Amino acid sequence: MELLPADGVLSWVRDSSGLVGWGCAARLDVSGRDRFSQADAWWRELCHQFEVEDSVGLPGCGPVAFASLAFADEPGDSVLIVPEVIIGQRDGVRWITTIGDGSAEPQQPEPVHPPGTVSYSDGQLSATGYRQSVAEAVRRMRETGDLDKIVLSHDLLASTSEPLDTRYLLHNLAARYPTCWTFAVDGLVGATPELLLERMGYEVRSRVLAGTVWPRGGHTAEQLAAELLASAKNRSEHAYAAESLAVRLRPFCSDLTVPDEPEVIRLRNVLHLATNVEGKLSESNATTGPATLLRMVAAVHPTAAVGGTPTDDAVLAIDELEGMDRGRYAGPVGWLDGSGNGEFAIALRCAQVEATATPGVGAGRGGGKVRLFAGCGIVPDSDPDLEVAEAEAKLLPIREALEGVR
Ligand SMILES: C=C(O[C@H]1C=CC=C(C(=O)O)[C@@H]1O)C(=O)O
Repeated sequence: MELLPADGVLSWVRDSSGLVGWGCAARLDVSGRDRFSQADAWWRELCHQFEVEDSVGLPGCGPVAFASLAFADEPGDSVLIVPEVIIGQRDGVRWITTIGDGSAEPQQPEPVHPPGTVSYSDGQLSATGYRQSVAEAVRRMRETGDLDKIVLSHDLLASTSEPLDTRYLLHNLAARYPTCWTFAVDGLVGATPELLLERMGYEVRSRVLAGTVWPRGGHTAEQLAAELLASAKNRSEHAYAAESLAVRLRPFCSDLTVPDEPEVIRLRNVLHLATNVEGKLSESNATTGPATLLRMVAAVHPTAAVGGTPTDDAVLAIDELEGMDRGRYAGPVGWLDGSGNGEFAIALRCAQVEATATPGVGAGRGGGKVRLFAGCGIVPDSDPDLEVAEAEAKLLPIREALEGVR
């Protein structure tokens, strides 16, 4: 960690595999409905310009773009960053990639700084406002039946007494959530358990999550898992999400396996229903065009794990009922290489760093500011109080990472 720069670190790490990078060899800022196709065209064009020397030959070797795309068409900014230096590890092999003339400065070790005292305040949508939005969504769903599911979220602001060091968050998240994907792209930092889409050659994979319980005193993890599997409300929330992914991924595939029954994954803060989807891409595809990873990500985003069912109505209702800008929370986040491989997660359990330090406060540099997000799938029989509690449980990973809870 000390060898990574305190500012501008890029990360995609799970267990002992992943990529970290720094510096900026190229960057694309893009927004709007066409953000995926613009990003796809930009990356493919850029890849034609690179002359690559790669003696390792694993996915993630050679030039890589880290990407984080906005949840909504409007507003929201998306970004792709090609670092100057990338350190990778996969299947026990480690490598380093440098882009440019190879003269990127080696980093001087810099100690990782804790952020001091953390204080919280309401974001654009307070917990009370969130409860009201959920209650309103439930009322509409019961009265009109227009929506089957909607995912509503809210935010929370955290201020730190000392400057914010992204590496501190990354270290704590990766230590406590090793099975999640710990990411950082342009100030969006988190540890998400949900894999939107991975492409390795002709193989694709996704892990759809929806349906949640969280630890309660006196209940073992086995009891909670059994409760989750037996809950009709959670099963319906999950089925919408799994179906939304499968329906939109299937046209790209010659073969797609979607298990009939979800399984349960256990994290420290929550348990989720999960469906692991696997597919093989068609070699040529007249319906979809070339199955580039970004094209497929555009097709499947937003799944009903973060949008709802039907998708377009749910996205409109999210805008109205949340009344806040999600930014890149709940959008696709991940990386792509020049051979078409890559991994995208859904940016959950994350925070947007709004300032690493406030200039001119006291004698020093003052503290930082981050905006945390969490949301829940709402169906007609959702209970607003329980959804508020569920969102609180989903905020824990970032809160505890900030606070340095061991
Ligand atoms: C929208 C979030 O979680 C999604 C992913 C897993 C389970 C979910 C749920 O049970 O509501 C959500 O669909 C979030 O963490 O902010």
